[in-house]
Amino acid sequence: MKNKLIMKNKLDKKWLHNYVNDFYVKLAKKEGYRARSVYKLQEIDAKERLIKPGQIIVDLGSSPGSWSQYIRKKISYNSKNINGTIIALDVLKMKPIPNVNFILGDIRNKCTINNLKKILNGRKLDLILSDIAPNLSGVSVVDSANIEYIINIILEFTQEYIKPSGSILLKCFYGINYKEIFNKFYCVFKSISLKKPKASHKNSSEIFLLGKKLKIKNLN
Ligand SMILES: C[S@@+](CC[C@H](N)C(=O)[O-])C[C@H]1O[C@@H](n2cnc3c(N)ncnc32)[C@H](O)[C@@H]1O
Repeated sequence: MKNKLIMKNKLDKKWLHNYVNDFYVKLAKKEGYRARSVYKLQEIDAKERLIKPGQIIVDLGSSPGSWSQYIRKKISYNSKNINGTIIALDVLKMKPIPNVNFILGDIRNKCTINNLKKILNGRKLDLILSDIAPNLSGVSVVDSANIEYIINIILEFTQEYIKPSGSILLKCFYGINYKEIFNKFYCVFKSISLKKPKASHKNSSEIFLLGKKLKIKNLN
């Protein structure tokens, strides 16, 4: 027991040391972003030109808020106003960001999706971003099932609420049944690709799936 505690303390210290010295953590602090993950979105966006003024964008798994900060910056036309709509959603609270509509809720709950639909008020989305990373239980079968369940909810929502010209960038993980998810993407989108931005740790199983333009018509 004592040995385990010493080992855990050592690992915690190593993690803290790596975190504090991480290039992207330092850069995020310098540039006023709430998380280093902003640089994953920035890299993909720079290449794919996903975020444009005038768009209606949803940021799923938004807290602490760096992706929403970045989107806001990209579609703002002065310090106070933006040209477009940003809806952020997370099961954890998020410190407010001007012009960003925030929904506090679990994506797995129907009422959360209903709140999202209320804000959309009949409009369709240009861009769906999901950086959702569920808390892991450590039991891989349970964790994979949960991740797949969330991804399926997002895909269902996407098919109903995205414009035919819209795109989705979705965080996925190796190890889950990701071939099946890839196949679903293939059925829904005209163009699909995998992205592993530099800011994503090499030893992390995360990978981003990008889908562009609907192959099939919206469900409604
Ligand atoms: C990696 S963080 C997102 C970081 C964010 N993109 C940023 O730049 O600040 C993943 C987020 O997913 C959220 N999340 C996990 N499961 C969720 C669920 N079922 N519904 C909504 N959000 C969820 C977590 O609360 C966490 O804030």
